[in-house]
Amino acid sequence: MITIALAKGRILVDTALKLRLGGLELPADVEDTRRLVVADEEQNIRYLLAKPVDVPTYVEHGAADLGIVGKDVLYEKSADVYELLDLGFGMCRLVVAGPEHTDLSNVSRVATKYPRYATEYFRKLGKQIEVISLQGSVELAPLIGLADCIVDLVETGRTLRDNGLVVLAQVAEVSARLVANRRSYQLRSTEVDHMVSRLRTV
Ligand SMILES: Nc1ncnc2c1ncn2[C@@H]1O[C@H](COP(=O)(O)OP(=O)(O)OP(=O)(O)O)[C@@H](O)[C@H]1O
Ligand SMILES: O=P(O)(O)OC[C@H]1O[C@H](OP(=O)(O)OP(=O)(O)O)[C@H](O)[C@@H]1O
Repeated sequence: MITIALAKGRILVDTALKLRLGGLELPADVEDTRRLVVADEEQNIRYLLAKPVDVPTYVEHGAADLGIVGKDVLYEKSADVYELLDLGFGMCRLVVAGPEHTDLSNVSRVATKYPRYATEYFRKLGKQIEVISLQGSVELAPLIGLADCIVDLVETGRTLRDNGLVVLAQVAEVSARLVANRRSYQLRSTEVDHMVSRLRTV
């Protein structure tokens, strides 16, 4: 049996679609069940429904052989896993955003859910910043003077627009990735390769 950790939430519907298009028989209720482990007995696959930020942890520790999660989470967690495939959905951008005309060379406080990305981005610009760590609604921080700007995901741009903020710079492009545990990649290479080729052709 091979175990795959899937990120619950925003990317789960597209993840299930991709797996089904790849010929995998996911249980019909996978997108809205409260069960955290769902099995496909026929194909000998077990799916773990995990919080996105925890998917790299399950894979790194071998609790799952494979995982599907956004590149943003993967990079931020710097998990020791193999990244096998860009799955081509969950597309968005990680950006620096703030009030129009913000001068990035004058920024000192940056609000974000992504401290690693933010610190590294500004370090490359030669700037040391103070990270204000938030868990959501990050756009609020520059509006009320908690931070000079934010590092956050943008998809349609609506959240920025509705809050009078603009993209100041792009940090990274984000999409869902297939990752593998390092040992599983070696010891279960037939099953892993099979999964990669199923998902690659979709
Ligand atoms: N517009 C978007 N905003 C946020 N994440 C997006 C967007 N588009 C795609 N994604 C992907 O979806 C993932 C976030 O999913 P989701 O919002 O369900 O997780 P979360 O932030 O952990 O949520 P929560 O904290 O509410 O459980 C991101 O890691 C990213 O890879
Ligand atoms: O460009 P848009 O299409 O507006 O999408 C971007 C917004 O979506 C995400 O927030 P989410 O809805 O996950 O809520 P959160 O702020 O609580 O993380 C992200 O953090 C942005 O705030």
